[in-house]
Amino acid sequence: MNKTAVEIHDLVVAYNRKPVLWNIDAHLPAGKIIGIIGPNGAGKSTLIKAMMGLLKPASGRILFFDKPLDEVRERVAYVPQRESVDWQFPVTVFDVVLMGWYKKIGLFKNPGKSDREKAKQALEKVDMYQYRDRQISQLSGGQQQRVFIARALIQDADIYLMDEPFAGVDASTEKAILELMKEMGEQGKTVIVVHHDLQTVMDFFDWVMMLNQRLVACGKTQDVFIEKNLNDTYGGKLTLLNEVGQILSKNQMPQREK
Ligand SMILES: Nc1ncnc2c1ncn2[C@@H]1O[C@H](COP(=O)(O)OP(=O)(O)OP(=O)(O)O)[C@@H](O)[C@H]1O
Repeated sequence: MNKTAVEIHDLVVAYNRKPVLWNIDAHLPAGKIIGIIGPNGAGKSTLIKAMMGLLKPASGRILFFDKPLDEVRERVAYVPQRESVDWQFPVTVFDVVLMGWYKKIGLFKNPGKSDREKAKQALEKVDMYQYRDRQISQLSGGQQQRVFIARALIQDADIYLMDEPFAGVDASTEKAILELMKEMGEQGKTVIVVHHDLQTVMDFFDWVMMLNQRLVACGKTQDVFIEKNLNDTYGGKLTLLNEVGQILSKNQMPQREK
């Protein structure tokens, strides 16, 4: 199966008329775990927000399974950056997850027993069911991240957009999120993840989109995650140049077929 999950055509996104993303053209395949990487300010979050319809592009269009977002909204779920969420909002863990379900069934339907069961299962998947009655403000950063992932999981979407799910989480949460992502990929879901840690790119992602206001490269990780593209993406700003040598020598190791 080589279906395209997301097509981005000639996308330009601007804040106050100043473009931060220029002429982005990319095709993202279905059923893959896809990383979006690039330096601070590259426009990664802006791209995700434009994909989710939270920002209106200056020009261009984005299609999900050949259709605009409005026609396929329930097939697309979003996990925002943790810092962008008001964690002081007085709501329990269980209700945060259930809210993800209201998005799917409609806000004005009362959740029934089976809806609650779904919320329970989603929380169990991220190992957070025991915290169901806790206020979200009383969770650690990694726990908050898990709850937000459960909130997206309950939507049973086909495409998941995640903005830095690994930021500030401990090793066990990182492992849990990664396993979940791989499981989602195996189920044919497309998982698109804004990511910062270059060291883990090759282990985490089948496909990678390298961005610095313009698209530098987009393709299978073993094909595009190469020195030239890393230099073009991070330029002189790459304080990680030493790391790049190590990363690339790892990349020359035999890769499993993806
Ligand atoms: N609401 C906004 N108003 C004006 N400019 C913005 C706004 N949000 C982001 N920007 C600018 O747009 C550019 C891209 O920001 P964006 O947050 O998309 O980058 P990013 O690649 O996600 O960065 P980071 O890795 O630091 O999270 C930056 O120069 C940023 O300052």
